[in-house]
Amino acid sequence: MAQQARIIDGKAVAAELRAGIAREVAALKAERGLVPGLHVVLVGEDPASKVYVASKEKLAVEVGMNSVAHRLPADTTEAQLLAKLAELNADDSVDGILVQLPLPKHIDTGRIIDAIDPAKDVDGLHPINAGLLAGGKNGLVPCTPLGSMLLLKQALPSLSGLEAVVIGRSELVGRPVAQLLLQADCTVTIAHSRTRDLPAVVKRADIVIAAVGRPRMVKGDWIKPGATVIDVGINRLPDGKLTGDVDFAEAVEVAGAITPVPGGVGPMTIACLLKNTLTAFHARRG
Ligand SMILES: Nc1nc(=O)c2c([nH]1)NC[C@@H]1CN(c3ccc(C(=O)N[C@@H](CCC(=O)O)C(=O)O)cc3)C=[N+]21
Repeated sequence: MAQQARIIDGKAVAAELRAGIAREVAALKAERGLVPGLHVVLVGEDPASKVYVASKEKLAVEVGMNSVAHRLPADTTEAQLLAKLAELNADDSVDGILVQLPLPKHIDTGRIIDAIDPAKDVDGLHPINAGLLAGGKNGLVPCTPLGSMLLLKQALPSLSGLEAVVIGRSELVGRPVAQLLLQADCTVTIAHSRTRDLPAVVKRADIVIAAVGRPRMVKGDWIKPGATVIDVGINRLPDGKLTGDVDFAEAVEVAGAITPVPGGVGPMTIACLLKNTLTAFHARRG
């Protein structure tokens, strides 16, 4: 039997990334008396969202940023949320704005994202940032795709010419990660729910990015031996355990390197949010 895959330690890579950010934040404070500000807006009481926002807040404080969570009631109107964003857009001390998704159904998510100043859009979801990314000229890049690429580079020194298959075409992950892979000179395929013979498509890939949100959908025998597998899925099973979109137990026997869930892409997403806040700080305030 072939050797087991190398397990890419997202938790460790994320901790290292945050340590570098903390050093930069400390230097900014010492040299210029300035503190980057990250503002997270949470509407309503979704329990998972509350946990994520608390975690973002804690890690932003840990790197020395000014971290503010705006917790708004579930019946907040679209107009009230737009007013909050206008206030944050106008405040020079606010470097990053993130509106936690999903929003309650009575609020039009697209209209809210459009209202965030693209220069403060640390989620990288504003159409201006998505458009820049599609043109190969990066503004602020979505956190999960950015974190996935950093993990990929841990496993592979050069991506040039490799076959990459992205499973999933979401605005949040699939599309932007495909753009980043293209920028890295991969040959990129975006597969989705209508793709014919998905296992055969995945089997071609030197790099598999699984971002579908279906627990353990990608089987071990879909993976080309030695391939690098980045599992973006974070699915909560009925027993409360987290699992990815890849059947890890099977895939680890075939892949060359693989990210676990938890401890893979998830921690990188938050670290990249902090990285984007620093990027936004420098782009706006020099
Ligand atoms: N505007 C917006 N931007 C987001 O980036 C965003 C969002 N809304 N809404 C929800 C999703 C989800 N998300 C996660 C981030 C980190 C972990 C993470 O660190 N997970 C840990 C496990 C945490 C646990 O045990 O529950 C891990 O994978 O190791 C998970 C999920 C960001 N999201």
